[in-house]
Amino acid sequence: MAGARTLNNVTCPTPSEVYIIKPSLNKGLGVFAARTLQPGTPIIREGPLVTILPPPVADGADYPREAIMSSLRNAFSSLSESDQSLYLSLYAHVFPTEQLQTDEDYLMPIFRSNSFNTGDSFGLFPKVSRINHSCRPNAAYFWNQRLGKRIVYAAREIKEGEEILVSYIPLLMTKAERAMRLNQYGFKCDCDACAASMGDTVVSDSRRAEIRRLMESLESDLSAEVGSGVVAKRKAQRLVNECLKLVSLVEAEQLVDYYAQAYRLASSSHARAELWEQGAYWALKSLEFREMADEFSPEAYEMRKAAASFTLSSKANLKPDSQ
Ligand SMILES: C[S@@+](CC[C@H](N)C(=O)[O-])C[C@H]1O[C@@H](n2cnc3c(N)ncnc32)[C@H](O)[C@@H]1O
Repeated sequence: MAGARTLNNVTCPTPSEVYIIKPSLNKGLGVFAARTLQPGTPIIREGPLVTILPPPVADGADYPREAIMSSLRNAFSSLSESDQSLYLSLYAHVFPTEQLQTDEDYLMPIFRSNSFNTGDSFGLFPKVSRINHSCRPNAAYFWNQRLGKRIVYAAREIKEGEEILVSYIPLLMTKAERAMRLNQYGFKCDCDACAASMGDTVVSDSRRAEIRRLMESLESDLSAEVGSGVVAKRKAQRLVNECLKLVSLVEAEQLVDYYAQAYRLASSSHARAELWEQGAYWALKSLEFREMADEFSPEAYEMRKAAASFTLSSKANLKPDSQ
């Protein structure tokens, strides 16, 4: 096990033409675009190096450290020597109270700093875990159960040389709330959103609060039964207006992780108001983002179905003389 941790400080060019791993200012290593990437470009598809099943835990209690350590020791010892070195080369956030001397002491901090949920278990993904955080990310990632891989893709255009950034936390929070969450990961975020001027921060905080409020109320309003009559029509129009406001706020704040949901709500509100053509338009916009993540996901299927059905309704509504 000895000596592998020095790898943490070296530049690691990869054979991939999509990205390169190299130092990022004040953030250790990071992942950078090796060429300009268009939205939807897959960046990394990676299976876990190690997975462990979380031990049973009582509601609200901490995970039993010894049980996790034992799983980690077993998983680690079954790795090849080069995979053990790879594991030990990963970044570890160490608490001031932790005294780490041997490589084995690092197993837990490394796993804690880099692991992701993989459905029932937690996994370590050496490439994906080199990606740094931004509160205004340009890439998105998710666990694909079908492929057994973690997938990272460009959510907007990423220029050659630009750092690829994902979000580690939900983003509908103010800067101060995000800072508290990220403190648990042991760093102070200096992304575009967090390094903005006081005036821009006030604007961004209020936009995120409004996006959150609108998403919660629209999810509930749009799942309620459709009524009939003048009141229902007026409500449908109000929901359309609120969804359009939501879309413009999410886009202004460039919160790519929330585009698909905002477009889905816009589609559903337009359909409720029987504005079928616009309903299909927003369903297709949502589908674009769902397909980037996983073209076979239930969410992608739902949007494909909605787009087809709203397009049919829109055609059925056309009177012969308007064709
Ligand atoms: C999962 S690792 C990411 C890769 C890491 N930079 C490395 O060298 O392997 C997470 C750690 O990277 C650093 N980091 C990630 N995003 C950051 C950001 N926006 N600002 C400062 N540090 C960041 C923090 O030290 C954090 O605990």
